[in-house]
Amino acid sequence: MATCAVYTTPSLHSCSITSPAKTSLGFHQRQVIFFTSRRITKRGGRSTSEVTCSAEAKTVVIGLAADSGCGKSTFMRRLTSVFGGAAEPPKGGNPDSNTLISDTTTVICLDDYHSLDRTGRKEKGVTALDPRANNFDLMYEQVKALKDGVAVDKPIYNHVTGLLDPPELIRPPKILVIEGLHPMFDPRVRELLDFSIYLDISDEVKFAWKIQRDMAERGHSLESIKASIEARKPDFDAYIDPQKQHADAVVEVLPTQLIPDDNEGKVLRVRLIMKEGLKHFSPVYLFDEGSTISWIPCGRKLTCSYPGIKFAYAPDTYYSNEVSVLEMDGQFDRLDELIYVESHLSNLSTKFYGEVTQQMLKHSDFPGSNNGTGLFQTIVGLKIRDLYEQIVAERAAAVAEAAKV
Ligand SMILES: Nc1ncnc2c1ncn2[C@@H]1O[C@H](COP(=O)(O)OP(=O)(O)OP(=O)(O)O)[C@@H](O)[C@H]1O
Ligand SMILES: O=C(CO)[C@H](O)[C@H](O)COP(=O)(O)O
Repeated sequence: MATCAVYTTPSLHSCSITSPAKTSLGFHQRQVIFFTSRRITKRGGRSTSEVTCSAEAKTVVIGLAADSGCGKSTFMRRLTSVFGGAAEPPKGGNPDSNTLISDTTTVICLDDYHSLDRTGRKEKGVTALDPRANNFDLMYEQVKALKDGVAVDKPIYNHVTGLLDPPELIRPPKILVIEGLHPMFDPRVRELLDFSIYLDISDEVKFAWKIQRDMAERGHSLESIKASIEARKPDFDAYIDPQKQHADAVVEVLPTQLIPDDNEGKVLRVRLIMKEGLKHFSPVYLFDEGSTISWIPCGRKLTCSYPGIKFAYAPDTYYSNEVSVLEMDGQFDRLDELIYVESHLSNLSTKFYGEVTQQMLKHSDFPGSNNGTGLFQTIVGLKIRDLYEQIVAERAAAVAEAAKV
């Protein structure tokens, strides 16, 4: 905590700080920061506030990209659980809001930036994946404002009616997650992200999940599911898939290699691709950092039924970036035994021994809890908590330094 002079702007839902430090051009550096208490004084006809400011306030922004039905909501539930507290839609707001708010996080769905509603897209013959159906200028302005601590009136795309509803007020949270089809598409928005994730679900697996959800839970026919996937494919390949080259972490979900010619799609091979050299993120590793490892943990400590479990870890390159890849093929029989695997992984950013296993057991009913999708989503959630804490600590140090000056 530090004391700073602040000039408030009544029209904004925040205050802007004028730090005593000057840039090389002689301008005062300005940064928007929240305050926890304030004392108003008059100086030269101008109101000046002495505030105690919290460096925690500036919003950390996370991007999560994936096609529809690829596990974004499940991932978000795992992430918000890492921070504690349940995520709920804005109280008293539109019942069809896509936003989820918890104490620490606000998750906004980028479908809310569709510029064309369902009828508009049909008339123009474009899909929701086409950039022409989305307002990237507004997305950029609003994500930037939230990052700077300024509340916004965000539109709502109503998935029930297919219409654009009146906007909802979004206040700047500690962590803002923007999830949807295009968080890394527009370079201006991409630049605002403190960390980005891409869920890369192979066509075979995507199809199996879609059938499971849209046929079993939503009453769609097999033909209509196939037709919808086919219709989206060209735009998916053109506008969504290329975003993975920009992601800091990619969770790749593929059919198993443990069952020859498997076409059931139940057993999965999942790869966590982690960028090297990032400031606030150090990749997880198995046994020995930088080595190439293949590990079959089935034996005395881990119960495995057919086809077993295989882990792999190796350095690699991904779209010309240096990465580390952790891979799990197969599924757990007993989730409590995951502690054995957890104890062989390093750089997990857990706060206590067994935290990964605890998180996985807590949400054992979520899809993917018995395989690498759940495990790697949980690990990425813990890494994001760590990244957030590092950024907050850094800002606190900077505020303390500025106060000394
Ligand atoms: N890890 C997983 N393992 C198995 N099935 C999964 C997994 N993740 C998601 N699914 C399946 O996919 C469906 C969609 O998951 P989820 O709602 O998390 O995706 P989404 O990307 O948020 O979808 P949408 O954008 O359409 O709302 C789930 O109901 C489930 O059937
Ligand atoms: O790809 C999607 C992202 O979730 C949806 O298809 C898009 O948002 C359009 O929604 P709807 O089909 O409800 O009109």
